[in-house]
Amino acid sequence: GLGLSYKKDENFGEWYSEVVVSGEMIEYYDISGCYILRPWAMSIWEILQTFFDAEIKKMKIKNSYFPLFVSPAVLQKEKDHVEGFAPEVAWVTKSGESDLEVPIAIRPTSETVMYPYFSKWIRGHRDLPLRLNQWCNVVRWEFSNPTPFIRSREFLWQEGHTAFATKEEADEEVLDILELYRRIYEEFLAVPVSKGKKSELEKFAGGLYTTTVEAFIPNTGRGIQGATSHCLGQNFAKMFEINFENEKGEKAMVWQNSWAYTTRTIGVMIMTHGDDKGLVLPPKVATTQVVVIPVPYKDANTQGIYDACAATVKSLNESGIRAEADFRDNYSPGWKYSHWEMKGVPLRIEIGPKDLANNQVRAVRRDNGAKTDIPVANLVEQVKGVLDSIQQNLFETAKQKREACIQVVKTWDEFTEALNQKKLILAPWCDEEDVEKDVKTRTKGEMGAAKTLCSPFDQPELPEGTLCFASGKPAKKWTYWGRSY
Ligand SMILES: O=C(C[C@H]1NCCC[C@H]1O)Cn1cnc2c(c1=O)CCCC2
Ligand SMILES: [Mg+2]
Repeated sequence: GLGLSYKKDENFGEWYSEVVVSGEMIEYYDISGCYILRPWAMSIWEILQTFFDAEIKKMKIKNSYFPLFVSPAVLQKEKDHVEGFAPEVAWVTKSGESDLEVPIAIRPTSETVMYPYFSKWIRGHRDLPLRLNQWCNVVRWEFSNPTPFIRSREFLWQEGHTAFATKEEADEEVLDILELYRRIYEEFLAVPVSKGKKSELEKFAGGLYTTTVEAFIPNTGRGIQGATSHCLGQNFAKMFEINFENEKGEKAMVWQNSWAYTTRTIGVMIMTHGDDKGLVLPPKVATTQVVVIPVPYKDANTQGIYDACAATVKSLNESGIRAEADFRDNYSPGWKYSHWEMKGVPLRIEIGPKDLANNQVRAVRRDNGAKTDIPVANLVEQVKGVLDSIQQNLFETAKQKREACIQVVKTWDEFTEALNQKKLILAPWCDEEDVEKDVKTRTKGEMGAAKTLCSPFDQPELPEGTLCFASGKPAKKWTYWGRSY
């Protein structure tokens, strides 16, 4: 079909909206902020889910499923976190023609759904740790510009909710889960992220502290929260009376965590790797890693070419590579090349009369267009090698692009300059909330204000006497700042 009508570097927003549809990942829906996830997207979600589900099962975390509906009394129990978000909560008020006695909320997250039962189930220290996860959808009636995968009114996620006898156990799990989120981004989606801690202002208000993996979109110069792992402390235990009798027979409150990643992961991957020919899928998450295309020439042994394509797919599939052939005879090879490039298939294999005669195939990489002839004899191991190098190349390229955007600043003027140049800013900060609020106020505008993205665990050296870029007070830590999604 036709190529994209927008260029990534010229009209990023329009390019993105078009590429998710042209790549057959998304179909727009008649309710604003809601999108259809087509198989080309769903299969990526399933690949990530398979990895993450297996990993949490190794950690003895069990899947469960709690109701979609939340009673208002329970939802309002956690005051400060719901108050801030109240406009985002969607409510069921009718069934058929009749009004419900009491409106029922649709879960925007499940702390208040689950924790009354945590309170019921946790009695003694032998009931701990209690570690549950659920794979589900949540609804948040957002009003800021809806964007497929990135910000939608309904999205898929996993939400983990765990309870421990000690803070040490909770602290450890927070970081174990955060490492899984880093692996999802860096090892599967080939997207570089920074692990760090959210500021008091940006953290989950209901919790004790929030850790995050932060990504960055060079085209828009915006940071984006990739996934979060919160330590809730004993805040929810106090509210929901989640106590246990410890080994000394004393009544104690549990220490809790909650953590999530969402279908936003797919959008970040698309924004990072996509180009003007369409999607570019990292092999690890590509639904189809290799597409095999017959290139018949007049009547030169067409059947032989088709058989070679089928044999190629067969031997690739048998070695665990996700391959498929495109035998449709109502499309030309050229049309098929553009079609599968639009869908982002990492490697294309062409087989024409010459390839057949030389007992080889022509492999074309989606990431850099490189063409190589591969003898059929060592097809599998060479294809595996090329797929690995595509995965690595996508990650390295994204890492270099991201690093080129990082700007270290020491003064306010350098900060505002870097902001206007769409940089990911690394600045020394006094860690005072009023200063953070002041930066937000001073940078307000139609592009959105600058905010802290995270304070990276991996802190550069902070020389004695370094001053905060915004307040001039003694700096306490290096922090990433920028505009965000
Ligand atoms: O959802 C969380 C915290 C936590 N929820 C569970 C998974 C991890 C983490 O996201 C924060 N949060 C965000 N958004 C909303 C709420 C909310 O609590 C509640 C009201 C509606 C909007
Ligand atoms: Mg929100």
